[in-house]
Amino acid sequence: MTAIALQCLNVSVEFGALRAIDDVSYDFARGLVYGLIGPNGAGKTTLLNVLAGRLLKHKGSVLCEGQDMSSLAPYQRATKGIGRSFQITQIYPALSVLENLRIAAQIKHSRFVPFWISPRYDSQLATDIDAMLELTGLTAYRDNIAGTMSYGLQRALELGVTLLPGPRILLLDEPMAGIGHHEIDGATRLIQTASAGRTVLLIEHNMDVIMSLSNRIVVMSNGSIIAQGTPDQVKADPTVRSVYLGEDESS
Ligand SMILES: Nc1ncnc2c1ncn2[C@@H]1O[C@H](COP(=O)(O)OP(=O)(O)OP(=O)(O)O)[C@@H](O)[C@H]1O
Repeated sequence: MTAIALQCLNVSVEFGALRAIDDVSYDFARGLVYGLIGPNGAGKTTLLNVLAGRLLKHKGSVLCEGQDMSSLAPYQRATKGIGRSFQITQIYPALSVLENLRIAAQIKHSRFVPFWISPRYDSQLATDIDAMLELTGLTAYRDNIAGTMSYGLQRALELGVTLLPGPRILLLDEPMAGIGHHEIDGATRLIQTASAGRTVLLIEHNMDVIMSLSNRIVVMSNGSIIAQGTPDQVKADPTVRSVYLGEDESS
């Protein structure tokens, strides 16, 4: 197995006259957490969309564990081990926590055994769901209707839904967006737990959170990667300070 989990090779994206991604090449090593930062409009979500297969009209290539997957749709990339969560929560709000997780668990297993046939399958499903309820801290909320819960719990559920198919690579787009201050520590711990043994690309505007969770920081501006390194290296980089972190220095 290659040590590189995900690779962008000369990726460019244009929206009309706007070049949202400008010839980006980058290797994401297996098992590391990458924090993607940069000013609004830098191209972070667009890059995640390219990697997840939601934006197929791009130049250059995307490789997953050495295989070119540039033309694969999101569901095909999911079968290659790529999981994606969104800025805006993508759960079924009218269904219970359990029902949301059950749907995700069925996606994991349905390729192998029709779910209405095998009792063993059903018990495997239940085991997976129970483990995910435990991991996400949602056991006590299993019968709650998802859309009635706090935003922090909904984000935890969304992460559970993303994790249930067993992705080796996680693309997380602002997993803290909209959650209350009191829920940030819990959400940070959950992402840390979910990241173990996985390659993670994380977009997050909370600098303390992203610096504490990431092994590497990749800084984007105007569609390009302008710096990368460990959190300490990036914090000390003068270009980054003037382009991005400088905005926070006064605060
Ligand atoms: N579907 C689209 N059509 C046209 N322009 C788009 C589209 N998606 C993104 N853009 C533009 O591409 C640029 C990069 O957007 P992107 O959302 O990737 O930035 P970002 O770094 O994720 O920003 P933010 O931190 O605000 O989410 C922006 O100028 C944005 O307006």
